[in-house]
Amino acid sequence: MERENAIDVKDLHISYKCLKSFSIKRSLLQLKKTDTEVFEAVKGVSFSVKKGEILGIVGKNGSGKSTMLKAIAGIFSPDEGSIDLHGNSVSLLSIGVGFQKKLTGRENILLSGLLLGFSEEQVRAKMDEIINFAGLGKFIDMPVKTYSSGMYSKLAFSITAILEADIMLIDEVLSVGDAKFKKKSYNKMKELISNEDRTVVIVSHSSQQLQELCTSILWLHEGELRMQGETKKVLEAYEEFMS
Ligand SMILES: Nc1ncnc2c1ncn2[C@@H]1O[C@H](COP(=O)(O)OP(=O)(O)OP(=O)(O)O)[C@@H](O)[C@H]1O
Repeated sequence: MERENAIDVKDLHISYKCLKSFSIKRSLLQLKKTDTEVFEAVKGVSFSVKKGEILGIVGKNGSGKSTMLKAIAGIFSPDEGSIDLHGNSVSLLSIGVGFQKKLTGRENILLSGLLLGFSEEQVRAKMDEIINFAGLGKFIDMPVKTYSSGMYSKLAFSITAILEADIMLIDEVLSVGDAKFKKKSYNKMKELISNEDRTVVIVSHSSQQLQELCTSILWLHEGELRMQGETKKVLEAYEEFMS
């Protein structure tokens, strides 16, 4: 039986509005609305992901991968087009998104869980498991601003991995952390992925990891969809293009 779609993206356009670069003096004296320019980072991308699929997204730096992931997570709203998650819960696992720096790790677990759509009771029930997996020791009760980037991503990974949303979006996070945590998180990822009802989208620059984990690959090039299809085929075409 054909599996249903978990994600439908249709004709997605996302732009950033940036200030034109002027001298600081001129910017302060003459800042007008006309001094902004629009940069289109995602230009009319359409694709679907079936429930249980593990989709990898590749593309050179600045091709719009993270922007698209943030739109699927609901952090950005599209300028044009639509994203339909068919009622599935979604979590974005990415370095540097979402934590309140002044709050402790423990407080951020609760906050992130609520933002992901879980109830306070559900998050509290999983709190010890998340703290254990993150393995941050006494730092769990320190403000997140005192964390190293590796500690930060350990906490981020643990929250999304243990709370288990229907759709997991993973942005490069597997490449950080110390060797021990990297191995642990990779194994946890494999375990999560093996649940055939969970849909996963992974952005990574590691073809080896994508080859091992993904059922299909989407290649973004300068904001446009260049190719989508079978993992080996798309990765080979992408690697050839990049070499
Ligand atoms: N906050 C922002 N303001 C303006 N432009 C931005 C902003 N964030 C990203 N961009 C631009 O949008 C484009 C796409 O960026 P994005 O981070 O989505 O690319 P990426 O494919 O994830 O890149 P990388 O592989 O380097 O992480 C880039 O040209 C980038 O300069």
